[in-house]
Amino acid sequence: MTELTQGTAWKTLKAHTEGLAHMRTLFESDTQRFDHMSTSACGLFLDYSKNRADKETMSLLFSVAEDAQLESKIKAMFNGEMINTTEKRAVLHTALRAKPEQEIMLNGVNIVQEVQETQQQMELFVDAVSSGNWKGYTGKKITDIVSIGIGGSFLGPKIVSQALRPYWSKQLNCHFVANVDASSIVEKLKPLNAETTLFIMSSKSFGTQETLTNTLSAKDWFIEQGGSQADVAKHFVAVTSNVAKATEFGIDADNIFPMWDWVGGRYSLWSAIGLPIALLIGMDNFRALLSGANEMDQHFANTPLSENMPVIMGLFSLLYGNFHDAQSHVVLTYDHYLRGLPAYFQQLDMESNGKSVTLDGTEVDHSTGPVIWGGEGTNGQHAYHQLLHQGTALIPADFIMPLQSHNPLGEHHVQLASNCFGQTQALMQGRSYEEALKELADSKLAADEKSVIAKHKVMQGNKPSNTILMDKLTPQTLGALIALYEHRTFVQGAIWQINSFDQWGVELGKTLGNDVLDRLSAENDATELDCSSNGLINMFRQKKI
Ligand SMILES: O=P(O)(O)OC[C@H]1O[C@H](O)[C@H](O)[C@@H](O)[C@@H]1O
Repeated sequence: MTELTQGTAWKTLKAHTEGLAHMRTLFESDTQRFDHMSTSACGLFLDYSKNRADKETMSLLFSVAEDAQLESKIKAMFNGEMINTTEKRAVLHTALRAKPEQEIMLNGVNIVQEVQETQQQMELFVDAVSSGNWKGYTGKKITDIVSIGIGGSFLGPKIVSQALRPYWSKQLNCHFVANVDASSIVEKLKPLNAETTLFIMSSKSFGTQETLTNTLSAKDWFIEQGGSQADVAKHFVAVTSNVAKATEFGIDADNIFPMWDWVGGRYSLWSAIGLPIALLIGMDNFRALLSGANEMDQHFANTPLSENMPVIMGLFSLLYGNFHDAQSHVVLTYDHYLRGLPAYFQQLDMESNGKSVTLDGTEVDHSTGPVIWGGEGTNGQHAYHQLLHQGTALIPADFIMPLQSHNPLGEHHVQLASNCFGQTQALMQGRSYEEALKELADSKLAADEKSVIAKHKVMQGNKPSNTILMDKLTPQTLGALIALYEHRTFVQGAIWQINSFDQWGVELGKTLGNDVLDRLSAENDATELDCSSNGLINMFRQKKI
């Protein structure tokens, strides 16, 4: 048994949740519930009234957080304590968006100064490329960026660039390559001209197989297209914490942007890993993104738990996972530009909180991170929302929508909003048997048929959702939104006492992948592994071209 599940607040919360009324009743008994259960911070508005909670639930949730010493854990992260205990690292992605005048000391060095220096290096580079002063090997301006990286060195830059499409400069286009499947890079390179293409190789470790292989293929393509070895320096830059390895690989030392081991891959878009974003939206907008995240950091670090947005959201996720057996959480973005955000939050949360032992190695006796998934509204309403409304699993939802569209066109935005709000309402209130029967009153069906159809139309309701609104999707509000989810992930990990900042499961995949790679190219058939793995390897060996 872990201490957490033995605590008084935890036990009381368990008993309390079992007796809580349906949300419909909670709304009927408190007509001001929306005012009581909503909050604003950093340009974001959170309506959390459509959750299975009353005042008592909230107070018990906050007690669970207090029992777990959440506030001191938040301080420990911001102060650079070594909270990633298994890798013996501080966790300081918050330093990447600190104000220049802030001072954060790590091992005797003010890391904010190093961050600022790298931002200046990024700025010079962004200016050179976007002004056309950075020339390709035939003297032409750069028109296309190909960003090569995977995991945190891919998804953040890609999703943020996609989200901030309205802010892109006209001069540049950007393409992302992650998968080692050759079809990805081959298709991306097909329409490009080597003379005007710049490659950014992003790898914190500079040791990730996919990224190294894709970069080598990009370099071969560049040479095949007419570039020379000497021209590589004009077309390849790298972002990495392993400068020595990058130089050894052939990247010009002047073209290497540093990052640090105190930034986890999935938290790295704020570093030079965000270079593709900065190139597309310009350095001022990139700094606005950082500033939005910094605002959320200040809110998270300095606001009492009961008004703290990431804390509230983290506690609800914990409530459903640990007390209502919810095994997944859906993120529904009612904004086309934010369509990639569910995948980004999926990486952030599942890689962070997909853990089953506490910091001291004790096996947890409760569920940890849920499956995070989702997509853009209204598309999902015509597909998987059916399961949200009438399936047997409880799936808490986050609805995210800007109040103003970047493309105000006719009735589109008002229709989008009506669908978003309508869904949260339907999930909350559901439809009773009596209501369904009443709806069928005028139909020509026989009474017994009406009764059967009514049963199919019943929706239990009481399905929880948060709604996050912002005036408009801007670099600033997007920065705050992503930082909100980063801290929401932290809150849960801190309460569960797990390490949200390592990823040993992913590491194992890499090691075994390399072992299989050796066997695929060995002289003899594989015989030493389990019969399934041997069989698959040998089938591939026979068919490969
Ligand atoms: O940036 P790299 O060192 O190439 O790592 C890329 C990715 O590798 C692994 O899959 C890690 O689990 C990710 O967190 C990381 O972002």
